[in-house]
Amino acid sequence: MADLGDNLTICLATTILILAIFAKTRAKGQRRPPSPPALPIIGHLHLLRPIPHRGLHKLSIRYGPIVSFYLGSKHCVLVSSPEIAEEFLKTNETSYLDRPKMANFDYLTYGTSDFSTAPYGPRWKLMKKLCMSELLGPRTLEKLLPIRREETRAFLEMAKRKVVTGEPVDVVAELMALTNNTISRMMFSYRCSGDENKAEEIRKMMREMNELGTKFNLADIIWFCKNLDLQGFRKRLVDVRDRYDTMMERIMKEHEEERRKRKEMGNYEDEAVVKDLLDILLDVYEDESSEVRLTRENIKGFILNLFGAGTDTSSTTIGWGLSELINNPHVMEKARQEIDSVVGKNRILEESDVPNLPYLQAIVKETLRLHPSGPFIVRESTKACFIAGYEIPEDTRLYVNVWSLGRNPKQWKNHLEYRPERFLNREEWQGKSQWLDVMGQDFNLLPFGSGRRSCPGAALALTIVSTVLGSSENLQPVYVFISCFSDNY
Ligand code: HEM
Repeated sequence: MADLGDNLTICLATTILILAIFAKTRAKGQRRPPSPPALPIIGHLHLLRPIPHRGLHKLSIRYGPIVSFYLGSKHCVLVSSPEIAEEFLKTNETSYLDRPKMANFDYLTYGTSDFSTAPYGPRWKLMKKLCMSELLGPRTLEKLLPIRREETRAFLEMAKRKVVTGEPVDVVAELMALTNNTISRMMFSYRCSGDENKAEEIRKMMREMNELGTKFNLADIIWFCKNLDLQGFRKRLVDVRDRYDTMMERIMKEHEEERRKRKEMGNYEDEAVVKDLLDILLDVYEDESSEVRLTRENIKGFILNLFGAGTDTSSTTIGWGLSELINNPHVMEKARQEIDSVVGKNRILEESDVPNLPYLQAIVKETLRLHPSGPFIVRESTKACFIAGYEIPEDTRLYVNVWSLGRNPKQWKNHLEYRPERFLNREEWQGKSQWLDVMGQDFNLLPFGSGRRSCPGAALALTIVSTVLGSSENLQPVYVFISCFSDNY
Protein backbone atom coordinates (compact mmCIF):
# COMPACT_ATOMS: atom_id res chain seq x y z
CA MET A 1 0.00 0.00 0.00
CA ALA A 2 2.83 2.31 1.02
CA ASP A 3 4.59 1.39 -2.25
CA LEU A 4 1.51 2.33 -4.23
CA GLY A 5 1.33 5.69 -2.39
CA ASP A 6 5.02 6.38 -3.02
CA ASN A 7 4.68 5.46 -6.69
CA LEU A 8 1.67 7.72 -7.06
CA THR A 9 3.53 10.60 -5.42
CA ILE A 10 6.56 10.09 -7.69
CA CYS A 11 4.28 9.84 -10.74
CA LEU A 12 2.44 13.04 -9.79
CA ALA A 13 5.66 14.94 -9.04
CA THR A 14 7.17 13.83 -12.38
CA THR A 15 4.02 14.87 -14.29
CA ILE A 16 3.99 18.28 -12.56
CA LEU A 17 7.70 18.72 -13.33
CA ILE A 18 7.23 17.78 -17.01
CA LEU A 19 4.20 20.08 -17.29
CA ALA A 20 6.11 22.91 -15.60
CA ILE A 21 9.07 22.50 -17.98
CA PHE A 22 6.73 22.29 -20.97
CA ALA A 23 4.78 25.36 -19.83
CA LYS A 24 8.02 27.28 -19.31
CA THR A 25 9.32 26.35 -22.77
CA ARG A 26 5.97 27.30 -24.32
CA ALA A 27 5.87 30.60 -22.46
CA LYS A 28 9.44 31.37 -23.50
CA GLY A 29 8.86 30.30 -27.11
CA GLN A 30 5.55 32.10 -27.45
CA ARG A 31 6.20 35.28 -25.54
CA ARG A 32 4.15 37.81 -27.49
CA PRO A 33 4.32 41.61 -27.28
CA PRO A 34 1.87 43.23 -24.84
CA SER A 35 -1.69 43.52 -26.06
CA PRO A 36 -4.83 45.31 -24.79
CA PRO A 37 -8.00 43.24 -24.20
CA ALA A 38 -9.70 42.37 -27.48
CA LEU A 39 -13.40 42.30 -28.36
CA PRO A 40 -14.96 39.13 -29.81
CA ILE A 41 -14.95 38.93 -33.62
CA ILE A 42 -13.57 42.42 -34.34
CA GLY A 43 -10.47 42.12 -32.13
CA HIS A 44 -9.00 45.63 -31.73
CA LEU A 45 -10.66 47.21 -34.76
CA HIS A 46 -12.43 49.73 -32.53
CA LEU A 47 -9.04 51.12 -31.38
CA LEU A 48 -8.26 52.53 -34.82
CA ARG A 49 -10.41 55.59 -34.07
CA PRO A 50 -10.47 58.57 -34.68
CA ILE A 51 -8.00 57.94 -37.50
CA PRO A 52 -5.79 54.83 -37.56
CA HIS A 53 -2.33 56.39 -36.99
CA ARG A 54 -3.59 58.50 -34.07
CA GLY A 55 -5.59 55.62 -32.56
CA LEU A 56 -2.58 53.30 -32.73
CA HIS A 57 -0.28 56.05 -31.41
CA LYS A 58 -2.43 56.15 -28.24
CA LEU A 59 -2.05 52.39 -27.96
CA SER A 60 1.75 52.60 -28.08
CA ILE A 61 1.82 55.34 -25.42
CA ARG A 62 -0.06 52.97 -23.11
CA TYR A 63 1.51 49.60 -24.02
CA GLY A 64 5.00 50.45 -25.26
CA PRO A 65 7.02 50.51 -28.49
CA ILE A 66 5.87 47.09 -29.66
CA VAL A 67 2.24 46.02 -29.33
CA SER A 68 0.41 42.95 -30.51
CA PHE A 69 -3.17 43.47 -31.74
CA TYR A 70 -5.85 41.85 -33.86
CA LEU A 71 -7.86 43.22 -36.75
CA GLY A 72 -10.65 40.65 -36.69
CA SER A 73 -8.73 37.40 -36.71
CA LYS A 74 -5.62 38.90 -38.35
CA HIS A 75 -2.60 39.10 -36.05
CA CYS A 76 -0.78 42.44 -36.34
CA VAL A 77 2.13 44.07 -34.62
CA LEU A 78 2.51 47.80 -34.07
CA VAL A 79 5.96 49.37 -33.84
CA SER A 80 6.73 52.91 -32.75
CA SER A 81 10.40 53.06 -31.71
CA PRO A 82 13.37 53.52 -34.09
CA GLU A 83 15.32 50.61 -32.55
CA ILE A 84 12.50 48.10 -33.01
CA ALA A 85 11.62 49.50 -36.47
CA GLU A 86 15.25 48.82 -37.45
CA GLU A 87 15.02 45.24 -36.16
CA PHE A 88 11.99 44.60 -38.36
CA LEU A 89 12.96 46.56 -41.48
CA LYS A 90 16.72 45.99 -41.53
CA THR A 91 17.84 43.07 -39.36
CA ASN A 92 14.85 40.91 -40.37
CA GLU A 93 14.16 42.59 -43.69
CA THR A 94 13.92 39.38 -45.70
CA SER A 95 10.98 38.17 -43.59
CA TYR A 96 9.07 41.43 -44.17
CA LEU A 97 9.26 42.09 -47.90
CA ASP A 98 5.65 41.35 -48.81
CA ARG A 99 2.57 43.52 -48.58
CA PRO A 100 -0.78 42.44 -47.11
CA LYS A 101 -3.44 41.20 -49.47
CA MET A 102 -6.50 43.49 -49.33
CA ALA A 103 -9.67 42.52 -51.23
CA ASN A 104 -10.41 45.96 -52.78
CA PHE A 105 -6.86 46.70 -53.82
CA ASP A 106 -6.44 43.14 -55.04
CA TYR A 107 -9.36 43.53 -57.44
CA LEU A 108 -8.27 46.96 -58.68
CA THR A 109 -4.72 45.74 -59.37
CA TYR A 110 -5.85 42.73 -61.44
CA GLY A 111 -5.00 40.33 -58.60
CA THR A 112 -1.65 41.85 -57.51
CA SER A 113 -0.44 42.18 -61.12
CA ASP A 114 0.90 45.58 -60.11
CA PHE A 115 4.20 46.60 -58.50
CA SER A 116 3.34 47.82 -55.02
CA THR A 117 1.44 44.68 -53.92
CA ALA A 118 3.44 42.16 -56.00
CA PRO A 119 5.01 39.48 -53.80
CA TYR A 120 8.77 39.87 -53.46
CA GLY A 121 10.15 37.77 -56.34
CA PRO A 122 11.41 37.94 -59.97
CA ARG A 123 8.53 40.10 -61.30
CA TRP A 124 8.79 42.59 -58.43
CA LYS A 125 12.58 42.74 -58.90
CA LEU A 126 12.22 43.50 -62.62
CA MET A 127 9.68 46.23 -61.88
CA LYS A 128 11.91 47.72 -59.17
CA LYS A 129 14.87 47.73 -61.57
CA LEU A 130 12.70 49.42 -64.22
CA CYS A 131 11.56 52.00 -61.69
CA MET A 132 15.03 52.90 -60.45
CA SER A 133 16.93 52.77 -63.73
CA GLU A 134 14.29 53.92 -66.22
CA LEU A 135 10.88 55.17 -65.08
CA LEU A 136 11.99 57.20 -62.07
CA GLY A 137 15.73 57.18 -62.69
CA PRO A 138 17.76 60.41 -63.00
CA ARG A 139 17.96 60.26 -66.84
CA THR A 140 14.18 60.02 -67.33
CA LEU A 141 13.50 62.63 -64.64
CA GLU A 142 15.90 65.01 -66.39
CA LYS A 143 14.20 64.45 -69.77
CA LEU A 144 10.76 65.04 -68.26
CA LEU A 145 11.84 68.20 -66.40
CA PRO A 146 10.11 70.57 -68.89
CA ILE A 147 6.76 68.96 -67.99
CA ARG A 148 7.28 69.59 -64.27
CA ARG A 149 8.46 73.14 -64.94
CA GLU A 150 5.41 73.92 -67.12
CA GLU A 151 2.96 72.50 -64.62
CA THR A 152 4.51 74.36 -61.66
CA ARG A 153 4.41 77.62 -63.62
CA ALA A 154 0.81 77.00 -64.70
CA PHE A 155 -0.10 76.52 -61.01
CA LEU A 156 1.68 79.73 -59.95
CA GLU A 157 0.14 81.72 -62.83
CA MET A 158 -3.32 80.48 -61.89
CA ALA A 159 -2.69 81.49 -58.26
CA LYS A 160 -1.52 85.00 -59.22
CA ARG A 161 -4.42 85.49 -61.62
CA LYS A 162 -6.98 84.51 -59.01
CA VAL A 163 -5.40 86.77 -56.42
CA VAL A 164 -5.67 89.69 -58.84
CA THR A 165 -9.30 88.95 -59.81
CA GLY A 166 -10.28 88.12 -56.23
CA GLU A 167 -11.62 84.68 -57.18
CA PRO A 168 -11.81 82.09 -54.42
CA VAL A 169 -9.29 79.23 -54.72
CA ASP A 170 -9.70 75.70 -53.43
CA VAL A 171 -6.03 75.25 -52.50
CA VAL A 172 -6.30 71.51 -51.78
CA ALA A 173 -8.01 70.80 -55.13
CA GLU A 174 -5.54 73.00 -57.05
CA LEU A 175 -2.55 71.21 -55.49
CA MET A 176 -4.09 67.86 -56.37
CA ALA A 177 -4.63 69.05 -59.95
CA LEU A 178 -0.98 70.15 -60.08
CA THR A 179 0.44 66.77 -58.99
CA ASN A 180 -2.13 64.82 -61.05
CA ASN A 181 -1.24 66.82 -64.17
CA THR A 182 2.49 66.44 -63.57
CA ILE A 183 2.39 62.68 -62.97
CA SER A 184 -0.11 61.92 -65.74
CA ARG A 185 1.87 63.93 -68.31
CA MET A 186 5.04 62.15 -67.25
CA MET A 187 3.25 58.80 -67.52
CA PHE A 188 1.29 59.07 -70.75
CA SER A 189 1.49 62.65 -71.98
CA TYR A 190 -2.05 63.68 -70.92
CA ARG A 191 -2.99 66.43 -68.52
CA CYS A 192 -5.64 65.67 -65.92
CA SER A 193 -7.29 69.05 -66.04
CA GLY A 194 -7.88 71.78 -68.54
CA ASP A 195 -10.16 71.57 -71.54
CA GLU A 196 -9.52 67.97 -72.45
CA ASN A 197 -12.47 65.77 -71.50
CA LYS A 198 -10.21 62.72 -71.40
CA ALA A 199 -8.08 64.35 -68.76
CA GLU A 200 -10.98 65.11 -66.46
CA GLU A 201 -12.21 61.54 -66.87
CA ILE A 202 -8.82 60.21 -65.71
CA ARG A 203 -8.75 62.49 -62.67
CA LYS A 204 -12.24 61.48 -61.49
CA MET A 205 -11.58 57.81 -62.00
CA MET A 206 -8.26 57.85 -60.17
CA ARG A 207 -9.87 59.63 -57.21
CA GLU A 208 -12.56 56.94 -57.06
CA MET A 209 -10.00 54.11 -57.32
CA ASN A 210 -7.83 55.64 -54.61
CA GLU A 211 -10.80 56.00 -52.33
CA LEU A 212 -12.03 52.41 -52.87
CA GLY A 213 -8.50 50.95 -52.70
CA THR A 214 -7.83 52.44 -49.26
CA LYS A 215 -11.24 51.62 -47.69
CA PHE A 216 -11.34 49.02 -44.91
CA ASN A 217 -13.12 45.90 -46.22
CA LEU A 218 -14.58 43.64 -43.52
CA ALA A 219 -13.95 40.67 -45.86
CA ASP A 220 -10.20 41.11 -45.20
CA ILE A 221 -10.40 40.60 -41.45
CA ILE A 222 -13.58 38.78 -40.43
CA TRP A 223 -13.65 35.25 -41.77
CA PHE A 224 -17.41 34.87 -42.10
CA CYS A 225 -17.59 38.14 -44.11
CA LYS A 226 -15.12 36.80 -46.68
CA ASN A 227 -17.78 36.08 -49.30
CA LEU A 228 -20.32 38.63 -48.15
CA ASP A 229 -20.32 42.13 -49.56
CA LEU A 230 -21.78 43.91 -46.53
CA GLN A 231 -20.32 47.29 -47.47
CA GLY A 232 -21.52 47.14 -51.10
CA PHE A 233 -18.05 47.44 -52.64
CA ARG A 234 -18.31 44.79 -55.36
CA LYS A 235 -20.46 46.67 -57.90
CA ARG A 236 -18.44 49.88 -57.49
CA LEU A 237 -15.14 48.01 -57.87
CA VAL A 238 -16.27 46.22 -61.04
CA ASP A 239 -17.62 49.44 -62.49
CA VAL A 240 -14.54 51.59 -61.84
CA ARG A 241 -12.03 48.93 -62.91
CA ASP A 242 -13.95 48.32 -66.15
CA ARG A 243 -13.81 52.04 -66.89
CA TYR A 244 -10.10 52.16 -66.04
CA ASP A 245 -9.44 49.15 -68.23
CA THR A 246 -11.27 50.68 -71.21
CA MET A 247 -9.39 53.96 -70.77
CA MET A 248 -6.00 52.26 -70.42
CA GLU A 249 -6.61 50.05 -73.49
CA ARG A 250 -7.47 53.19 -75.47
CA ILE A 251 -4.36 55.06 -74.30
CA MET A 252 -2.14 52.02 -74.86
CA LYS A 253 -3.50 51.49 -78.40
CA GLU A 254 -2.96 55.18 -79.21
CA HIS A 255 0.62 54.88 -77.94
CA GLU A 256 1.18 51.66 -79.89
CA GLU A 257 -0.06 53.32 -83.10
CA GLU A 258 2.13 56.38 -82.52
CA ARG A 259 5.16 54.17 -81.77
CA ARG A 260 4.56 52.14 -84.95
CA LYS A 261 4.56 55.35 -87.02
CA ARG A 262 7.74 56.62 -85.33
CA LYS A 263 9.44 53.28 -85.86
CA GLU A 264 8.42 53.28 -89.57
CA MET A 265 9.94 56.73 -89.92
CA GLY A 266 13.07 55.40 -88.21
CA ASN A 267 13.18 58.04 -85.46
CA TYR A 268 11.84 56.07 -82.50
CA GLU A 269 15.19 55.66 -80.78
CA ASP A 270 16.36 59.25 -81.51
CA GLU A 271 17.88 60.92 -78.43
CA ALA A 272 15.67 63.94 -79.09
CA VAL A 273 12.47 61.88 -78.81
CA VAL A 274 11.19 62.09 -75.24
CA LYS A 275 9.56 58.81 -74.25
CA ASP A 276 6.92 58.96 -71.55
CA LEU A 277 6.69 56.26 -68.84
CA LEU A 278 4.11 54.26 -70.80
CA ASP A 279 6.51 54.12 -73.78
CA ILE A 280 9.22 52.72 -71.50
CA LEU A 281 6.81 50.05 -70.18
CA LEU A 282 5.64 49.18 -73.73
CA ASP A 283 9.30 48.76 -74.77
CA VAL A 284 9.66 46.01 -72.13
CA TYR A 285 6.25 44.52 -73.04
CA GLU A 286 7.28 44.19 -76.69
CA ASP A 287 10.78 42.90 -75.94
CA GLU A 288 10.56 39.14 -76.46
CA SER A 289 14.08 38.57 -75.13
CA SER A 290 13.28 40.15 -71.73
CA GLU A 291 13.97 37.63 -68.92
CA VAL A 292 10.67 38.51 -67.19
CA ARG A 293 7.82 39.37 -69.56
CA LEU A 294 5.29 42.05 -68.63
CA THR A 295 1.59 41.52 -69.42
CA ARG A 296 -0.90 44.29 -70.26
CA GLU A 297 -2.35 43.83 -66.76
CA ASN A 298 1.11 44.37 -65.24
CA ILE A 299 1.38 47.68 -67.12
CA LYS A 300 -2.10 48.83 -66.09
CA GLY A 301 -1.36 47.91 -62.47
CA PHE A 302 1.98 49.70 -62.56
CA ILE A 303 0.44 52.91 -63.95
CA LEU A 304 -2.24 52.72 -61.28
CA ASN A 305 0.46 52.48 -58.57
CA LEU A 306 2.42 55.46 -59.83
CA PHE A 307 -0.75 57.53 -59.98
CA GLY A 308 -2.12 56.32 -56.64
CA ALA A 309 1.15 56.49 -54.71
CA GLY A 310 2.57 59.61 -56.32
CA THR A 311 -0.14 62.25 -56.58
CA ASP A 312 -2.07 62.66 -53.30
CA THR A 313 1.06 61.98 -51.21
CA SER A 314 2.94 64.86 -52.87
CA SER A 315 0.02 67.33 -52.91
CA THR A 316 -0.77 66.63 -49.24
CA THR A 317 2.87 67.26 -48.29
CA ILE A 318 2.91 70.58 -50.18
CA GLY A 319 -0.38 71.50 -48.49
CA TRP A 320 1.02 70.80 -45.02
CA GLY A 321 4.23 72.66 -45.88
CA LEU A 322 2.31 75.78 -46.96
CA SER A 323 0.12 75.55 -43.91
CA GLU A 324 3.15 75.37 -41.56
CA LEU A 325 4.83 78.30 -43.35
CA ILE A 326 1.75 80.44 -42.87
CA ASN A 327 1.56 79.52 -39.20
CA ASN A 328 5.29 80.18 -38.71
CA PRO A 329 6.02 83.52 -40.44
CA HIS A 330 9.62 83.60 -39.11
CA VAL A 331 10.32 80.34 -40.99
CA MET A 332 8.71 81.78 -44.13
CA GLU A 333 10.86 84.91 -43.81
CA LYS A 334 14.08 82.95 -43.33
CA ALA A 335 13.27 80.79 -46.36
CA ARG A 336 12.52 83.86 -48.44
CA GLN A 337 15.88 85.38 -47.51
CA GLU A 338 17.70 82.18 -48.46
CA ILE A 339 15.85 81.97 -51.80
CA ASP A 340 16.46 85.66 -52.55
CA SER A 341 20.18 85.26 -51.92
CA VAL A 342 20.52 82.14 -54.11
CA VAL A 343 17.87 82.61 -56.81
CA GLY A 344 17.40 86.39 -56.75
CA LYS A 345 14.15 88.24 -57.38
CA ASN A 346 14.11 88.13 -61.16
CA ARG A 347 13.43 84.50 -61.87
CA ILE A 348 11.43 81.60 -60.48
CA LEU A 349 13.23 78.91 -58.53
CA GLU A 350 14.30 75.89 -60.64
CA GLU A 351 14.75 72.28 -59.53
CA SER A 352 18.50 72.71 -59.99
CA ASP A 353 18.51 75.42 -57.26
CA VAL A 354 17.24 73.07 -54.56
CA PRO A 355 20.64 71.50 -53.65
CA ASN A 356 21.87 75.05 -52.87
CA LEU A 357 18.95 75.76 -50.51
CA PRO A 358 19.58 73.84 -47.25
CA TYR A 359 16.93 75.72 -45.28
CA LEU A 360 14.26 74.91 -47.89
CA GLN A 361 15.32 71.24 -47.75
CA ALA A 362 15.06 71.36 -43.96
CA ILE A 363 11.52 72.78 -44.29
CA VAL A 364 10.52 69.80 -46.43
CA LYS A 365 12.05 67.34 -43.92
CA GLU A 366 10.39 69.04 -40.96
CA THR A 367 7.06 68.89 -42.81
CA LEU A 368 7.51 65.16 -43.50
CA ARG A 369 8.49 64.58 -39.85
CA LEU A 370 5.25 66.04 -38.47
CA HIS A 371 2.94 65.20 -41.37
CA PRO A 372 4.07 62.05 -43.19
CA SER A 373 1.54 61.48 -45.99
CA GLY A 374 2.09 57.72 -45.67
CA PRO A 375 1.68 57.45 -41.88
CA PHE A 376 2.34 53.67 -41.82
CA ILE A 377 4.83 51.29 -43.36
CA VAL A 378 2.74 48.16 -43.84
CA ARG A 379 4.26 44.73 -44.55
CA GLU A 380 3.30 41.07 -44.06
CA SER A 381 5.72 38.46 -42.72
CA THR A 382 6.65 35.28 -44.55
CA LYS A 383 8.65 33.76 -41.67
CA ALA A 384 8.46 33.68 -37.87
CA CYS A 385 11.18 35.70 -36.13
CA PHE A 386 12.35 36.79 -32.68
CA ILE A 387 12.34 40.55 -32.33
CA ALA A 388 12.93 42.64 -29.20
CA GLY A 389 12.73 39.41 -27.17
CA TYR A 390 9.32 38.41 -28.55
CA GLU A 391 8.28 35.70 -30.95
CA ILE A 392 6.52 37.21 -33.96
CA PRO A 393 4.79 34.42 -35.87
CA GLU A 394 4.66 33.97 -39.65
CA ASP A 395 1.75 35.75 -41.39
CA THR A 396 1.83 38.70 -39.02
CA ARG A 397 0.96 42.12 -40.42
CA LEU A 398 3.48 44.80 -39.49
CA TYR A 399 2.49 48.43 -38.93
CA VAL A 400 5.44 50.78 -38.36
CA ASN A 401 3.84 54.03 -37.21
CA VAL A 402 5.91 56.66 -39.04
CA TRP A 403 3.72 59.40 -37.56
CA SER A 404 4.65 58.27 -34.01
CA LEU A 405 8.37 58.04 -34.88
CA GLY A 406 8.37 61.68 -36.00
CA ARG A 407 6.70 62.81 -32.77
CA ASN A 408 8.72 60.76 -30.31
CA PRO A 409 9.78 63.13 -27.46
CA LYS A 410 12.77 60.88 -26.65
CA GLN A 411 14.24 61.44 -30.10
CA TRP A 412 13.06 64.95 -30.96
CA LYS A 413 13.66 68.00 -28.76
CA ASN A 414 10.41 70.05 -28.46
CA HIS A 415 8.86 67.37 -30.62
CA LEU A 416 5.65 69.21 -31.54
CA GLU A 417 7.37 72.44 -32.51
CA TYR A 418 7.78 73.17 -36.25
CA ARG A 419 11.49 74.01 -36.35
CA PRO A 420 13.38 73.23 -39.59
CA GLU A 421 16.61 74.42 -37.89
CA ARG A 422 16.77 71.07 -36.07
CA PHE A 423 17.96 69.50 -39.33
CA LEU A 424 20.78 72.00 -39.70
CA ASN A 425 22.11 71.70 -36.18
CA ARG A 426 24.64 68.88 -35.99
CA GLU A 427 24.73 69.01 -32.18
CA GLU A 428 21.11 67.93 -32.01
CA TRP A 429 22.08 64.86 -34.00
CA GLN A 430 24.97 63.85 -31.75
CA GLY A 431 27.38 63.86 -34.68
CA LYS A 432 25.46 61.23 -36.65
CA SER A 433 26.59 61.02 -40.25
CA GLN A 434 23.04 60.66 -41.59
CA TRP A 435 21.79 63.79 -39.91
CA LEU A 436 19.75 64.86 -42.90
CA ASP A 437 18.62 61.53 -44.25
CA VAL A 438 14.94 60.83 -45.02
CA MET A 439 15.61 57.94 -47.40
CA GLY A 440 15.37 55.12 -44.88
CA GLN A 441 18.82 55.08 -43.28
CA ASP A 442 17.75 56.86 -40.12
CA PHE A 443 14.99 55.02 -38.31
CA ASN A 444 13.86 58.14 -36.43
CA LEU A 445 12.42 59.51 -39.65
CA LEU A 446 10.95 57.15 -42.25
CA PRO A 447 8.56 59.14 -44.47
CA PHE A 448 9.52 57.03 -47.51
CA GLY A 449 9.92 53.69 -45.71
CA SER A 450 13.15 51.72 -45.63
CA GLY A 451 15.07 49.02 -47.48
CA ARG A 452 14.24 47.19 -50.68
CA ARG A 453 10.54 47.94 -50.46
CA SER A 454 10.96 51.66 -49.74
CA CYS A 455 9.40 54.34 -51.95
CA PRO A 456 10.92 54.42 -55.46
CA GLY A 457 9.40 57.89 -56.04
CA ALA A 458 11.16 59.56 -53.08
CA ALA A 459 13.63 61.58 -55.20
CA LEU A 460 10.85 62.76 -57.53
CA ALA A 461 8.58 63.61 -54.58
CA LEU A 462 11.30 65.63 -52.80
CA THR A 463 11.99 67.52 -56.04
CA ILE A 464 8.34 68.36 -56.71
CA VAL A 465 7.57 69.34 -53.10
CA SER A 466 10.70 71.51 -52.67
CA THR A 467 10.25 73.29 -56.00
CA VAL A 468 6.58 74.10 -55.52
CA LEU A 469 7.07 75.22 -51.89
CA GLY A 470 10.14 77.29 -52.83
CA SER A 471 8.45 78.90 -55.84
CA SER A 472 5.46 79.90 -53.74
CA GLU A 473 7.73 81.59 -51.21
CA ASN A 474 9.47 83.60 -53.86
CA LEU A 475 6.25 85.13 -55.18
CA GLN A 476 4.66 87.81 -53.05
CA PRO A 477 1.15 87.58 -54.62
CA VAL A 478 1.05 83.82 -54.12
CA TYR A 479 2.15 84.28 -50.53
CA VAL A 480 -0.82 86.63 -50.05
CA PHE A 481 -3.09 84.17 -51.78
CA ILE A 482 -1.93 81.30 -49.60
CA SER A 483 -2.35 83.37 -46.44
CA CYS A 484 -5.90 84.20 -47.49
CA PHE A 485 -6.85 80.58 -47.89
CA SER A 486 -4.86 79.00 -45.13
CA ASP A 487 -8.08 78.22 -43.27
CA ASN A 488 -8.77 75.51 -45.86
CA TYR A 489 -6.26 73.16 -44.22
C1 HEM B 1 5.67 62.95 -50.44
C2 HEM B 1 5.43 61.97 -51.28
C3 HEM B 1 5.52 60.49 -51.00
C4 HEM B 1 5.54 59.83 -49.79
C5 HEM B 1 5.48 60.43 -48.38
C6 HEM B 1 5.63 58.41 -50.09
C7 HEM B 1 5.69 57.40 -49.12
C8 HEM B 1 5.78 56.05 -49.39
C9 HEM B 1 5.89 55.01 -48.38
C10 HEM B 1 5.90 55.23 -46.87
C11 HEM B 1 5.93 53.81 -49.03
C12 HEM B 1 6.05 52.41 -48.37
C13 HEM B 1 7.52 52.15 -48.16
C14 HEM B 1 7.89 50.87 -47.40
O1 HEM B 1 7.10 49.93 -47.32
O2 HEM B 1 9.03 50.82 -46.88
C15 HEM B 1 5.85 54.08 -50.47
C16 HEM B 1 5.86 53.10 -51.45
C17 HEM B 1 5.72 53.39 -52.79
N1 HEM B 1 5.71 54.65 -53.39
FE1 HEM B 1 5.81 56.44 -52.44
N2 HEM B 1 5.65 58.23 -51.45
C18 HEM B 1 5.60 59.48 -52.05
C19 HEM B 1 5.66 59.75 -53.41
C20 HEM B 1 5.72 58.80 -54.40
C21 HEM B 1 5.85 59.09 -55.82
C22 HEM B 1 5.99 60.50 -56.42
C23 HEM B 1 5.81 57.88 -56.48
C24 HEM B 1 5.89 57.59 -57.95
C25 HEM B 1 5.49 58.37 -58.92
C26 HEM B 1 5.68 56.84 -55.47
C27 HEM B 1 5.59 55.47 -55.72
C28 HEM B 1 5.59 54.49 -54.75
C29 HEM B 1 5.49 53.05 -55.06
C30 HEM B 1 5.33 52.44 -56.46
C31 HEM B 1 5.58 52.37 -53.83
C32 HEM B 1 5.54 50.85 -53.62
C33 HEM B 1 6.96 50.28 -53.62
C34 HEM B 1 7.05 48.78 -53.39
O3 HEM B 1 6.10 48.17 -52.90
O4 HEM B 1 8.10 48.20 -53.67
N3 HEM B 1 5.64 57.44 -54.22
N4 HEM B 1 5.78 55.46 -50.65
